[in-house]
Amino acid sequence: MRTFTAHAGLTLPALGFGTYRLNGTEGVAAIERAIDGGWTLLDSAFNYENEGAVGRAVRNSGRRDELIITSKLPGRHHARDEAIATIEESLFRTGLDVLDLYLIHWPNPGVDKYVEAWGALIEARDRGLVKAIGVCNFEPEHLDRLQAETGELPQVNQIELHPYFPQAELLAYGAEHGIITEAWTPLGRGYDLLEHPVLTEVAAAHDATTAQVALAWSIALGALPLPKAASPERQAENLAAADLELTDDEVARISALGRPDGRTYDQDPTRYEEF
Ligand SMILES: NC(=O)C1=CN([C@@H]2O[C@H](COP(=O)(O)OP(=O)(O)OC[C@H]3O[C@@H](n4cnc5c(N)ncnc54)[C@H](OP(=O)(O)O)[C@@H]3O)[C@@H](O)[C@H]2O)C=CC1
Ligand SMILES: O=C(O)C(=O)[C@@H](O)[C@H](O)C(=O)CO
Repeated sequence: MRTFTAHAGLTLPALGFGTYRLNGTEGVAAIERAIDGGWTLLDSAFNYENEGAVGRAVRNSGRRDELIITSKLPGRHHARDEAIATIEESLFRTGLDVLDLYLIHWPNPGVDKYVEAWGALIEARDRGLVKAIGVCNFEPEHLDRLQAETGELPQVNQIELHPYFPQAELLAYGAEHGIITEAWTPLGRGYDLLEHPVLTEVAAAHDATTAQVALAWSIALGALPLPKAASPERQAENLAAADLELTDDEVARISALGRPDGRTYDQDPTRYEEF
């Protein structure tokens, strides 16, 4: 399987498993199925209220060492002391000794504490609470500030990215600076994207599904997709997208579906804030 490597050596598989809305006992079962099916990169967040479910599934799997567990710092805890306590709480909730990747969930530029939060993540990494650190939803201006004020760039930037919103500028920034771009909502949350005629045509040409085409397109662009799926059938279907190779022309036709207002919801991180 293709891998992505960041500037400080973090290496991730071609795609990862989204866990938003996989909660409770059913969530544990779905995440265990994903691990059994071969997913190794799991994406969670303090705000998903499922770090406990993720941790339970990881411990049940008996395969902790093969897995890369991600969580995220919420916007309400960007102040240094709160950020450190929140990361420690993520560890308590998962029941794990260390998290593999920890991200700032949203920059919340109106609050203007994301540089302080980044300093806390650096400290947590240096203390061994987490192995690697990154951000989500950061625009070039936010990343430039981290570099200027702390001298360190994230290894990962997790952003909304799918055929309706291809994020060419941020992908180029990531490639130039050795930041792995992860794609959230890579299936457009399962809405109309998966019925678009271009995806349907490309899928037919490869005897694949439109979900697989959307994921293979993301990987071809250099963005690591994080699809969420509850059933083992869809989990297996999505993982198999790692083996699907699209032609340059197919990639270009899918990228052409992008539009400035292509975000699934109104969540432009320069204005939208989440706590
Ligand atoms: N950092 C951030 O700010 C954000 C991060 N994320 C992360 O990204 C992950 C993925 O994003 P998410 O918003 O969940 O949306 P996705 O684009 O992954 O879509 C998930 C939806 O697609 C359906 N689906 C999954 N596989 C298939 C398939 N093969 N065919 C048809 N439908 C399918 C799922 O249904 P079902 O589950 O019923 O199978 C679900 O309804 C999240 O789980 C989270 O980890 C998401 C949003 C923001
Ligand atoms: O899923 C996430 O990581 C989020 O940040 C969510 O808030 C997501 O953006 C959403 O579903 C908002 O309605």
